[in-house]
Amino acid sequence: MPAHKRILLKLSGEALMGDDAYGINRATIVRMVREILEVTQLGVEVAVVIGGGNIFRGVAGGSVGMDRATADYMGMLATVMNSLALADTMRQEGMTARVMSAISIEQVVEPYVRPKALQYLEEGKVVIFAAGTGNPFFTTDTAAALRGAEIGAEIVLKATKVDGVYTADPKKDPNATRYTRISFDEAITKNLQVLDATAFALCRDQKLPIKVFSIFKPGALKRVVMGEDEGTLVHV
Ligand SMILES: Nc1ncnc2c1ncn2[C@@H]1O[C@H](COP(=O)(O)OP(=O)(O)OP(=O)(O)O)[C@@H](O)[C@H]1O
Ligand SMILES: O=c1ccn([C@@H]2O[C@H](COP(=O)(O)O)[C@@H](O)[C@H]2O)c(=O)[nH]1
Repeated sequence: MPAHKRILLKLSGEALMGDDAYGINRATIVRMVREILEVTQLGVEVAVVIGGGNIFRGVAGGSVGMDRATADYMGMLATVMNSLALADTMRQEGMTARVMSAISIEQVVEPYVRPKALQYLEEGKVVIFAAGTGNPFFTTDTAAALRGAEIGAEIVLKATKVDGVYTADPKKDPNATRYTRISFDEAITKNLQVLDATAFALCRDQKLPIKVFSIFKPGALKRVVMGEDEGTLVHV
């Protein structure tokens, strides 16, 4: 029996590159979709937020002198591209997915309308929330927390490049150790950067737990959904 009936899965945009330098690696996106398919076959309702780091991040544009809000809108559009690619790969793998955008681009994808999203989930469709929160100066982690709370997800699953929350960034500090569990208060106080602080605070306020785990580890998503020991649980 799965441990959760409805989940909000945050997929790393950057991980979509696979071994490529940029963009969407075909084998990687297919692998991710097949892992999601396995979970839907367990009867779990799945909503997805995908990042845009494989294409564009606002902070990168800002660092070379772009107007930050403009750069952030470019980042949000990058997440729309990833969402479309994800939905199309799902279609090829026999799944039904709907992309809903937080910014209005109705010729491309339908707008985010909460009751409609809930209806799709109840119908067993995968809902992909594109364009983050629709606002600059935020990230897709915060979008995942926001949409997760809105749709009544039982947990936010952050599938990322590391296998959990560490005492420090494990990519920079080889002595960092992984937590099995950590409270929101401790994660925020210690300024652990695996998620942005806004996302941590929103989930804490909404009592919405987060599980951080590796997007690269085969079977990890299913293990998390089955409530097995995997990654790090961030709890109230
Ligand atoms: N204390 C920490 N524990 C674990 N990871 C950390 C920590 N501090 C920083 N990180 C870094 O945070 C990164 C994950 O966050 P980030 O949101 O940047 O990536 P992402 O999931 O790939 O997102 P995106 O979808 O934006 O590409 C990890 O790759 C890791 O290097
Ligand atoms: O609510 C949001 C979400 C995202 N952005 C911009 O998009 C990029 C890509 O998202 P990541 O979470 O970094 O993958 C982000 O860097 C922002 O520039 C946004 O403005 N608002």
